[in-house]
Amino acid sequence: IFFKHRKRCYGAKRKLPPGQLGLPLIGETMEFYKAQRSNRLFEEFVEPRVAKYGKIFKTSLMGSPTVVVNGAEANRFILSNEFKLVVSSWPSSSIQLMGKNSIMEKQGEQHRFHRGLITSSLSSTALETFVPKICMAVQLHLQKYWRGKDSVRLYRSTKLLTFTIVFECLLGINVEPQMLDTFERVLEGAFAPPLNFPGSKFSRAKKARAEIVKILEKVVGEKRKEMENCSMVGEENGCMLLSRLVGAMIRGELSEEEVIDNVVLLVFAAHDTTSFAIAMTFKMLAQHPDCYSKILQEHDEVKKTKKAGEMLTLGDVKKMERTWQAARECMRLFPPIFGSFRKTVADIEYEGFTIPKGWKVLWTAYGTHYNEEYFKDPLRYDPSRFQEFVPPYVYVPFGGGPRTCAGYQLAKLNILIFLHYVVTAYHWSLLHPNEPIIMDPLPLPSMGMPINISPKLITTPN
Ligand code: HEM
Repeated sequence: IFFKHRKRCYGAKRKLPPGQLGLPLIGETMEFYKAQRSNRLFEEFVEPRVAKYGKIFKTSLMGSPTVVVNGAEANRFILSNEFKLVVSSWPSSSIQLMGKNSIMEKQGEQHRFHRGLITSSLSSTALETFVPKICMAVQLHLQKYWRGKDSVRLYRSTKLLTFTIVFECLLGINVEPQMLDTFERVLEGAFAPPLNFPGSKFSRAKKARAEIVKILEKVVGEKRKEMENCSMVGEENGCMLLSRLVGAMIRGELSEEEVIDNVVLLVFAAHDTTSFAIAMTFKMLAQHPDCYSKILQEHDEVKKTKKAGEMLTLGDVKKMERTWQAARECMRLFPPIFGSFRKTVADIEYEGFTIPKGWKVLWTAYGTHYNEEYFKDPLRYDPSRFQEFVPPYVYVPFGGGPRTCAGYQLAKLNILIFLHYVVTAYHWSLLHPNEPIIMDPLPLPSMGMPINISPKLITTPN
């Protein structure tokens, strides 16, 4: 194995990027995991290697020789060449648990088709209709889980809320009790070694996935019957995403497995990421009172224009520019997804180096977000930097190229609307201002971010 590995890595006459491949199979996986688990991937893994080898370096992770690239040009080169030079490459456990039939595993034409279905439910007309639905979901959530309480766990609370929003507002599926817990059990195994023995994280996650599939088979079956009985097939415009997916299934354009796997993938893609972004925005606002008071002013102005009980509109949300800058700055400093892996489908020549066919490539948001070249004083929280134009592929919490986040606009609405209702209705403060952020497997506040809350005296509730 050792000689085969050496031959694969050094055999041909080509200039590989500098760096260490480490031991066969293990490579530098331990160092990578250790840094990732303590949420110090940049400081402990990427940065020291960039200092030693430069912006492009090789390593070996989880049994695959890997090239880590940093910088806007590298992001553009890798992300925009999806399907031509690289394809997205997720760990085997993630694929088995999220489902091998979702958009995540589709290439070329098939990817375009799946993406078209998903984004048609997120068009600008669809967004108009989402706003009141999200407002309603947020208000119900606050009434049910915040009213009468002195403290809440903000991150836990937003997880449940974003989970409900993606199911009920985007897909049009009612959330049943326990569903969030079952989804959480699946996520726990998504980056664990794919070892399927009793008691392993992966086997627990597989069981949880089987439960979810069972629930979704029933939901899809019922939707199919309803659509066939009402001759709704082909008439899905204006409908929620589940109807579009099931419509495509009835026409034979998608299989039932593809419908279910896309639902599972969307729920995962949407809720942990958005809730982490919301939680970190609150944390930063607590630490930057000047910034918070400007944001409060923005929301009070929006609120003043509304009658009691009147919902926000897309136009109102568009006025929340400062709040969006504050949230973007949080996602620069604390990207909910630090980056992702690609796999080369051909030998690639880049910056005088060869990245051989079959190697992995890892792009990270840190590679630009924490770089002085793109963001002055990069570790300082300064939302005003987003008043200036940011060139493409510099700010990449939502990725880039053909696989740019399909739910970016929904995430934006979710973050801004939730902030609006909380800051206009509650005084709040962090209970543990120095609460550590851990990775499990995505970043999260270790205690669920408890906050003290007290209702504001409301004269004109909206
Ligand atoms: C703050 C919240 C979010 C962040 C930071 C985020 C981040 C990302 C990133 C970085 C990618 C690209 C991954 C890659 O290149 O391999 C991505 C893809 C994706 N995201 Fe999001 N996301 C968020 C919210 C959402 C929401 C709310 C949805 C669903 C409605 C969603 C659906 C998707 C989908 C379907 C893809 C795959 C796109 C494709 O393969 O073409 N995301 N997201």
